Amino acid sequence: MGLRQAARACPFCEVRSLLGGRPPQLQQTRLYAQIQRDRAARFDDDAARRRSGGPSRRRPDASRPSRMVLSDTVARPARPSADGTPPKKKTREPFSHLNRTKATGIMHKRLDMGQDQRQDTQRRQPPTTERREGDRRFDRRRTTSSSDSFHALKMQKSLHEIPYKLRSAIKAKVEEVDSFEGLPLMDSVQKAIKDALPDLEYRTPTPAQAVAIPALLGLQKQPRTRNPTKKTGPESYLLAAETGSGKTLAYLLPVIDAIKREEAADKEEAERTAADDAATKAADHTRRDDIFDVEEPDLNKAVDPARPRAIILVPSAELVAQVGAVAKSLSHECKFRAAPISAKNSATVIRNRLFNENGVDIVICTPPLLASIAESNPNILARVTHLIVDEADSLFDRSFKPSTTEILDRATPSLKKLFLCSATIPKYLDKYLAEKFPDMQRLVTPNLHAIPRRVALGVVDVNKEPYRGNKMLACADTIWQIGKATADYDPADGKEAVPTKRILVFVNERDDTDKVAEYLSKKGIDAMAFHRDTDPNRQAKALASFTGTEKIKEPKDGEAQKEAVKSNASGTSRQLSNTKVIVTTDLGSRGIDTVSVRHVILYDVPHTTIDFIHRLGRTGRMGRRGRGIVLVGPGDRADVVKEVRDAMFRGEALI
Ligand SMILES: Nc1ncnc2c1ncn2[C@@H]1O[C@H](COP(=O)(O)OP(=O)(O)OP(=O)(O)O)[C@@H](O)[C@H]1O
Repeated sequence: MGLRQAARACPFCEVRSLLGGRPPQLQQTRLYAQIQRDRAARFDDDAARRRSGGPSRRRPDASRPSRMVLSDTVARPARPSADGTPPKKKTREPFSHLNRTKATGIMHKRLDMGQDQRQDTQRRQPPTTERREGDRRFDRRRTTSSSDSFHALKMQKSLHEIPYKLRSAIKAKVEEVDSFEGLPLMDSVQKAIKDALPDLEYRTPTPAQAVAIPALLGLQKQPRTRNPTKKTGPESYLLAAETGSGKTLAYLLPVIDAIKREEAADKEEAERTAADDAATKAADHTRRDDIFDVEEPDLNKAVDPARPRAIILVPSAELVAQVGAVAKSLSHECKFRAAPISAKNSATVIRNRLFNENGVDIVICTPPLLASIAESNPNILARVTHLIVDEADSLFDRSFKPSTTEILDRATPSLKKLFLCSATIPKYLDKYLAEKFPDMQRLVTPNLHAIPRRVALGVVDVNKEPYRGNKMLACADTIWQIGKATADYDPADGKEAVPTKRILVFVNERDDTDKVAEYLSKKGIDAMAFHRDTDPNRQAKALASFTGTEKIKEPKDGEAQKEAVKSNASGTSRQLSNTKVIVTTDLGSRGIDTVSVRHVILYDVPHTTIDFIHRLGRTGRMGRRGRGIVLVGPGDRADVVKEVRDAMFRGEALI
């Protein structure tokens, strides 16, 4: 008996072959070792025969290659059998999907299939555990957007994700409102819109206005609450719309409309009361009707303090002035009194504006200042029916939250409508609002958290030549290139004047504003630092040219080439005279309507996507085109910049 026969005859080996395993005892025996050697020798022998062209000893007629030789036919289809019938399909095995040259198979088919078709197939097949798991994986694949690839942005985890379903629901509402005339605003308010938007031939509401104005006017049904009897407090709304989308008018128009209606109702009521009094007097026969019929003045009656009907809270004095200017432009046509007050105003100015004898309808203020005024004059918030919190993400963050909530609590007894608006909804704000105002109606425009495609983003690698890590040099050089670009573009004969360029440079740290502005000035650029301690007059003057409130004297025809770059008398240094630059921090990025800004330079890579949105939002406002330039230096997050750029290119939200 040969060794193999002996092994086969062994009952232990019989069991092994049945179980498909290898008996551990046998592994150690010399017999088993001999079998292994024998088998290896046969394989070698076979391989040698095949190489020399001879038949295999083991399987002389075998058409399949040995397992030890790599097959070169994996890509070829299986041959038909001798009788011409196509080869039978192999049943699916664990590794049957390997070695394929085409992406065919169940996954591929599923990706091609439409949703409905997939549902049909599911209905036909009984749901097995395996298939359900596969479907779940497939569904995850389809529902996750390409923003899943934004790993660096996800790390920042600052913005709340708004479902696209909610955005598309709003789209339908936006399409319904195609003109201001279609909105049930009072005639005087309709006329005032022309004063607020004087440069426009056709005035159509922006998506933010189309969605917010009807809601604030009470034209939309309030969503049903689970327990309507429990619902207390004012109607609350959150308008989340991209930067430069006209949020200021979106809340101002309905607020003014409500004030005018209340005023009209009050007047009617006063007239009715006066008529009733006159009738009572006439009916009173005991009354004297001689010269002594004069009412005694009530000496105890306190002078009525400022009791506005609406409060608008904004985070900075610059925004107080800006919103105040819009309110003033509206007040020419429909008469109302707005009092913009900020810490930059003197105590006398504040007192005159708030407590004047004609009263005040709207107060525009920062929360800390109003909270301190309300502490000494609690009546100031006694009649407020509308409370607007502009830039809500700032006003509910750590620094402003205590004063904002204090005003909110004081105003709540008389409050009818609470309106928050913001261009970004951070997670902390979403969480806070969900807890505090569970019934709040959220009005979200379709492009929220996305930087519009009309804003292009360029990247300057400061680590490369010629800057070698010198960011200030890179910044100055970029500004010079922007300033000179128009001079190159304009015809040499100077037919077109060089428009003055306004460039905003954003830094992360306040101390850097002065340093960078100083360096730029040395390089012949008209630059100014803008922070809380800047002289208010200088600040207001500089901002006016950026917000379009001041008309800049453009150079005359024929001076184009000469004007863009000037040399001083000695010719040693050059001045870029057609460009104005403001170097600022986040202070300049919140709400300021810098309509005339075409270029924004991000000197530092912003810390969060929120900062990216607000800073780049200073350009490309209200359908205009703009350009952002990020300086990526040593230690800056180039990966974040790349992802922001990708998202901007695809028009996706930065989350
Ligand atoms: N319906 C409209 N048509 C054309 N321009 C408009 C319209 N509404 C507002 N604007 C203009 O759009 C510009 C931006 O408006 P606004 O400052 O209210 O934007 P915003 O949404 O508050 O921006 P941010 O989020 O940066 O504060 C303003 O110059 C304003 O005059």
